[in-house]
Amino acid sequence: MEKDETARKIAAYLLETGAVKLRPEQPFKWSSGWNSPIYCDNRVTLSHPAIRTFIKKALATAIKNNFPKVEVIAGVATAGIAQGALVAEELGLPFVYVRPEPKSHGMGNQIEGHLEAGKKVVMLEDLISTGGSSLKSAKAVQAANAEVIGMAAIFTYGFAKADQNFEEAHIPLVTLSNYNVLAEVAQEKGIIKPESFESLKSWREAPEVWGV
Ligand SMILES: O=P(O)(O)OC[C@H]1O[C@H](OP(=O)(O)OP(=O)(O)O)[C@H](O)[C@@H]1O
Ligand SMILES: O=C(O)c1cc(=O)[nH]c(=O)[nH]1
Repeated sequence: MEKDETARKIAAYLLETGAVKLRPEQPFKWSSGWNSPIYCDNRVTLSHPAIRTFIKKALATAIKNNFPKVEVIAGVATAGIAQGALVAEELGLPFVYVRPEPKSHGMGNQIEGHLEAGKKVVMLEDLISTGGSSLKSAKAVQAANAEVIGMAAIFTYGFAKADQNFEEAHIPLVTLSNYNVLAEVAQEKGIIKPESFESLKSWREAPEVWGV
């Protein structure tokens, strides 16, 4: 399947399953602290077997094509754990997952599972807003002396800030779908009301300060 076709298909799935929510009147708080009129909950796709399989296979193909030397898949906790495990299974590769912080009891691990030093790792994230969470996890993998050769995610908002963060970290990012495609598909299907489009437009122009 062509890349554009995959991006449109995933956008349609996210809209059909209700994974995408618009709430301009009561903004969502994102993990970065930004306010947003939109929330995309990729976790919902895990509850739909056919969609889950489609996404798993698309991620596996994107990783094989872009990072053919991959030796380990690392899921970014928590939303990247299930998806990462599915993809690792599809590719027949070892899997670990990375917590935002080391655990405060038990083994005190930040990286769960066995990660050998020197291994080539592809990080698996569900969604990129600023890239802060995924790049923080990537740093933990690098601190464990493994090599992060790339990041794969289902969806990105495509913010310049995220592009800059990935560039500075020297970690290539590959995503299956994105905000622009989602907005296009939603418009075609008549899913987004004109008044919501107005909120989305003003938010896209300055997401850091929108709703503050
Ligand atoms: O690119 P960023 O600005 O870091 O935002 C994206 C992150 O936010 C969400 O995770 P959340 O913090 O909600 O935690 P969860 O995965 O545990 O649900 C999402 O799953 C990404 O990890
Ligand atoms: O930035 C976030 O926290 C975030 C945004 C979004 O649309 N979906 C999500 O799961 N997290």
